[in-house]
Amino acid sequence: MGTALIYDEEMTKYKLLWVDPACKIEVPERLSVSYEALVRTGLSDRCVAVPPREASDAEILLVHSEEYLEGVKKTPHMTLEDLKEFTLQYGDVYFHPNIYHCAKLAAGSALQLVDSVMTGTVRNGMALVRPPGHHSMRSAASGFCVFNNVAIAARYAKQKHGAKRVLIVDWDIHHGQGVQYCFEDDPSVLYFSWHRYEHQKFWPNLRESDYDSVGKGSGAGFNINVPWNKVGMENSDYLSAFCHVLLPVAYEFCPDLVLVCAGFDSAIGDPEGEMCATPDIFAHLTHLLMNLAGGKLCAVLEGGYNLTSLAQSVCQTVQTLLGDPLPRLANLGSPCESALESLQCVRSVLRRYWPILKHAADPPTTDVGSRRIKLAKAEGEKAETAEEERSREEKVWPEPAERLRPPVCSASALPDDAACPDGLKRLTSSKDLGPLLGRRIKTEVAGDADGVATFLRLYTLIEKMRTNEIGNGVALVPDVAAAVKCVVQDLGSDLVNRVLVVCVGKEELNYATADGKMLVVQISGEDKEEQKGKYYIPMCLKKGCGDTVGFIQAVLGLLLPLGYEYDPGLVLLSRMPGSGVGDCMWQQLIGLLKGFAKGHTLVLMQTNDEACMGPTASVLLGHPAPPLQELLTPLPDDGDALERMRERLQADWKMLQTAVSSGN
Ligand SMILES: NCCCNCCCCCC(=O)CS
Ligand SMILES: [Zn+2]
Repeated sequence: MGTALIYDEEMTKYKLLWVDPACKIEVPERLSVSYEALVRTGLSDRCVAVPPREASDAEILLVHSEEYLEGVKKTPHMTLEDLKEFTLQYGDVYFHPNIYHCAKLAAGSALQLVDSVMTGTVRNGMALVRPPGHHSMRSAASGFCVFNNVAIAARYAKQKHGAKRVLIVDWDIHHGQGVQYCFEDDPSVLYFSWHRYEHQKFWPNLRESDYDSVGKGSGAGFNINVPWNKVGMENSDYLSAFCHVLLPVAYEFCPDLVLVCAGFDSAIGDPEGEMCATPDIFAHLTHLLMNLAGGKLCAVLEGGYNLTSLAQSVCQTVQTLLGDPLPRLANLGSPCESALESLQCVRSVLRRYWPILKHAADPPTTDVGSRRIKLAKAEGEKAETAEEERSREEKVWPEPAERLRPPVCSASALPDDAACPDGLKRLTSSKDLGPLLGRRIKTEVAGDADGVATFLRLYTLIEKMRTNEIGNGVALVPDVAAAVKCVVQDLGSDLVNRVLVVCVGKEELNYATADGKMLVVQISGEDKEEQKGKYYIPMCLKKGCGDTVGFIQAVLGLLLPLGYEYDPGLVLLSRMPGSGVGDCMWQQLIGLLKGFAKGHTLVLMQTNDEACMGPTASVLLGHPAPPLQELLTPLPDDGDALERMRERLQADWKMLQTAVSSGN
């Protein structure tokens, strides 16, 4: 199934007709440069072009009031003076004779996207629209927004397609207060937003944009605000918010549909956000959402005002929706203290609503609330003078790396008598091995003939991943532990400079991994009280790997952050016999691990584990992992162990932090 792209140049046909410093950044070129970048990179040709349509009155009235709609309906016939007059009743927005038409197309585009995804015509998609929507409220335009495109889409998905639970992720740098107001008492729509806040000093300067607005009534717990109280947030801060706040809750919420308020003013270079996250971060943010809701994801453009980072970020997002390998995130920093304070605050208010967060730390002792500037004093950020604007240094960042699809997406190395799942390219040792191998066989490792054959197959797979001839692969071997040992001790480390080894199930993995060439993470039911140093991390689930909730907690809260910080060149995932991990959880694990090492994942399974070959191959080939249903069962107490583990490890691994360092 493909990726929909919705765009129409009609939505570029309105602009600011008078002087208003607050609105001058919202220009038609935002849309045209984004689309042109998709055309130039060949990405638009790989998408399914879906035409926009005008949202009907009834659809707009799913969110907005009749009087508001009636008012907006009059704007096409207004004189310039009337338009100015009409605009004055709202804040930081402008009207134009053609904006009503474009606003209907923007909302209608979001609905077309929802139809295409919910009917299964496409797997996912993106709508390039303007005017944006997430600030507009039931009876008011705001922040360049006229109709709330994504809020209308969420209501429409429930009403027309019977969606039970809709997740809205708003990665725009502004708080989508319009979305929050729309769903704050609605437990069927989970709204997550991060936003520049600076203790209420940043627009829209709302008290209710802070972390303690968690929703109301039956909606309590279903509204998540992550305020950024400083500018300059980086990739590590964004990933920490996903791993330690959004994803655990999203997996427990188990949505039928994911809508993204895809604003890119959260990218580096944007005059509004003033953040430092690079465009390739959106490849990962998109990827991390793509295993939810069976992959049903609709991204709708919101903000984004630096035409260079906007276009790059849009391309990164669409390329991930298309299933291309993800870029490695170079030198990820550690989350800053301010971000950690925000994460700690929001986790502490959410833990009472979401068991998966129940072991989250108490709020920081420093009373964050006291720093919220009383609204009377905060007249919003002062208007920037022209020279101040020029003096704000021009941000530069590297062009995002190419993300080439390897000629072979997925390969298999199997014993001759094992069946090869459709779509996998079968490697056989004989014809695929280079002369290089002759010198490399270390028979004492490979042992008997069977071992040698296994060795040869694995080496071939890894070699072809290294040269990007192959994306990922799966090998069935007679003895998984021996195979892991052989790869790790003899292949992985000198072929690839960092190998992330993930072992599911119990097994003695007795390698010295002190040199950092390898990071071994083992998830099992075995309690390994001693911890073998920074590069061997045993995660013990008291109820074993069959406990999906504990497993997903460990994956999201430990494995993902570790993986991002380690940034491996290869991921080796082994499924020990008798691990007990459920198929859905196993598929989710593969889906998530594909985000590392440009997708070079090598899965090792025991020959008699053939039954798991199908589900494994499906995810390796790019199909979304089926949603986890089991999360609705009550939680065991592994969360405690996980928190203790995190406490112990975060000195070495900064991405595991979820709170300000205790010293503060
Ligand atoms: N009263 C002075 C405020 C000036 N800044 C307002 C900017 C609104 C931005 C809205 C936006 O980017 C939508 S994504
Ligand atoms: Zn914005």
